[in-house]
Amino acid sequence: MKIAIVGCGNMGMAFAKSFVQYNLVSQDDLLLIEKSADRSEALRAEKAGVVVDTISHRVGEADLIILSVKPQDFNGVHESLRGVMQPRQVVLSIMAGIPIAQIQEKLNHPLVVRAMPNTPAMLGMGITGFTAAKEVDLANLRRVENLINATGRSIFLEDEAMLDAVTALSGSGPAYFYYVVKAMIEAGRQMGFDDAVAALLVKQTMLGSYHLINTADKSLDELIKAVASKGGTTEAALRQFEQGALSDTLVAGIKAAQVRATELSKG
Ligand SMILES: NC(=O)C1=CN([C@@H]2O[C@H](COP(=O)(O)OP(=O)(O)OC[C@H]3O[C@@H](n4cnc5c(N)ncnc54)[C@H](OP(=O)(O)O)[C@@H]3O)[C@@H](O)[C@H]2O)C=CC1
Ligand SMILES: O=C(O)[C@@H]1CCC=N1
Repeated sequence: MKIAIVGCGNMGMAFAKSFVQYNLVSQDDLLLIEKSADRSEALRAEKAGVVVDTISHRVGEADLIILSVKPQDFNGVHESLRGVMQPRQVVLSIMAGIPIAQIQEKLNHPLVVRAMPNTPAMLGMGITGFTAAKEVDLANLRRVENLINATGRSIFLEDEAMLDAVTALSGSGPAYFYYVVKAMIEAGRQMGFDDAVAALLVKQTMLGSYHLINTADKSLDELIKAVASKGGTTEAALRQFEQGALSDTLVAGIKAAQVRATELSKG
């Protein structure tokens, strides 16, 4: 299989490295098209594939073309792609917000799969929601799914509209997690710990708590209750969170991300 990746920033590079790591493609068969000189240099140092800076006829040799430029940059690539694409090629877009129909129209090409991964893909621990145009047959869909699974787990969604919700929940999700971790470390700092000690306390707490979600056979409310002793410290914190409507704010923020994903389709 030959693969071309258009835009090798955070996500394009994560995909490239995962494919090579799992021997799903050889480095010679992986064409990495990256505009940024710094990024290109990093990609060459990683020996992740053949690095070039512009879209050329070589893209036409790929079986799969992955679109991993920012949604706003799609307008800058679709015309060059149109000129070199072959009818048999499958396109996998991971661009937030841009619907399959729009990609099909701009590329004049029916075979489009749309996916939304997240950055833990860099460790093979991502989660990707994906869906496909009806023109993509099962064999091609399976091939794409196998590649996505090199970056972690995946879930196929019949309804493309739900991809904007995936974007808001798990696509952007790592940033919400880091935001909470960062606030907890800041609290530790304000209470007198140095950064390293505060980070150790918080990171190990998050790691252990995550594993309890999966192993403790308790609901999230039960897990909270098991920590929050009556009249104790946790209750004092949770009361403050409720007063600040923290839970509602998080839900509202995630919904704002979904709205933004929909806006991105409008350019
Ligand atoms: N980051 C994330 O957590 C996730 C991102 N996504 C989606 O993945 C896509 C990429 O995101 P991300 O990797 O973070 O973005 P990055 O900005 O890190 O990577 C995109 C890269 O594409 C390059 N580029 C822009 N135009 C061209 C072009 N014409 N030819 C070749 N390269 C080009 C950019 O260069 P330059 O910087 O010079 O413009 C940049 O290096 C986005 O559409 C995003 O919605 C999906 C899931 C998660
Ligand atoms: O913030 C963004 O637009 C992209 C999509 C999901 C994560 N990062």
